[in-house]
Amino acid sequence: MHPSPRLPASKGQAVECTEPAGVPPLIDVSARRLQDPVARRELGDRLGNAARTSGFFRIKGHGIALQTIEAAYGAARRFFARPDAEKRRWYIGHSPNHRGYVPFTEKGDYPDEVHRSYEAFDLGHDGSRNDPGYVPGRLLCGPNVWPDDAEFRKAVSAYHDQVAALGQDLCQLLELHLRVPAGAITSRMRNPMSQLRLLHYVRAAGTRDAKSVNMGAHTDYECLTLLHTRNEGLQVLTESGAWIDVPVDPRVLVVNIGDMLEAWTNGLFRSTPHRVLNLRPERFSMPYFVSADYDTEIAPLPGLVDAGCASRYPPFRAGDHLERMLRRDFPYLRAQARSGVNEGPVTNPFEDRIRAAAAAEARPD
Ligand SMILES: O=C(O)CCC(=O)C(=O)O
Ligand SMILES: [Fe+2]
Repeated sequence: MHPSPRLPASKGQAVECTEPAGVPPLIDVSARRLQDPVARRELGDRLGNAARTSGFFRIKGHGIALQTIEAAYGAARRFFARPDAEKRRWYIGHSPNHRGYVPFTEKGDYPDEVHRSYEAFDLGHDGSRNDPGYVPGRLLCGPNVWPDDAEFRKAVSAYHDQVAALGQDLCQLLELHLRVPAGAITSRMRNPMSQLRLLHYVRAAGTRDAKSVNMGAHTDYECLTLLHTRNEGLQVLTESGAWIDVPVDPRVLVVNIGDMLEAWTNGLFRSTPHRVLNLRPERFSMPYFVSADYDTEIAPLPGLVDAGCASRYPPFRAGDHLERMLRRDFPYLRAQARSGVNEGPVTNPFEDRIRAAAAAEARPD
């Protein structure tokens, strides 16, 4: 951990429940709606301290109505229940900007996905080709793809818009904690590549081990992820290298730090590995990934490198990191890339912790 004198200590801050070690702390964020700057900074410090240790926390009092969340799940359930051939009318590979249906067969390159079996629907800010910042051919900017179900669009947009606003607010609170100027991070989120995923996991037929991995261990590539899940199965890798179950509560959103924010904070915040097990036959979740703008040069913020901490991360462009990682995750993008340069297997430098934990697990005692 950094010896950073200008930041509040990361120990001894209130977490509002006592749970087994390693379980991401539960933090009430209702004060985010207050104007009082002291209350907002205190809340920012609570979130920031969790971001610095676990890299994961859970929030309650976030203000998104359960009804809005349930309506989005209802839309997802209806869509995923349609026949495969119908769903493929909105196949993500048909979209120029990576929006739409991700079938079970769109399998990423993960060594631990023993029984991988999930489908998804990916969307984001429903941009127009006339938006400032829209560049044809760039992934994740531009309009969404919508199924022929008006209720789907209504329910999913309503949830998207609220979780996107909440994500911005949490990033502002983290700016307060970091003691960086307001907007140091959030002013670089004007045309973001942020995405909402509707996820539907189905335990593959013939899966004998219900603790096998469905979604493989990974970090998230963006700044912050706000996840709602209805079902158990999510696990996080603790600082000591143990996999811990994240409890499920419908009133709670699970939040984690992603690669961009780890680098931006010079490693002060932790992009924490996580994975999903096949604990139940069927599982739904909805992660929202808060990203920086495509052209953002992510380099450690000046305030976080001058306090006795050298810069630990070479600068990178947000869009390059995200597009590179999506090529690992999506065969249709790999196929497109093959017609150009072949870059070989894609690894993520932020996932070294996963490789270290796997190596420790494999070592005889
Ligand atoms: O489904 C979940 O609980 C987690 C999903 C996830 O980690 C992801 O999509 O990046
Ligand atoms: Fe994730």
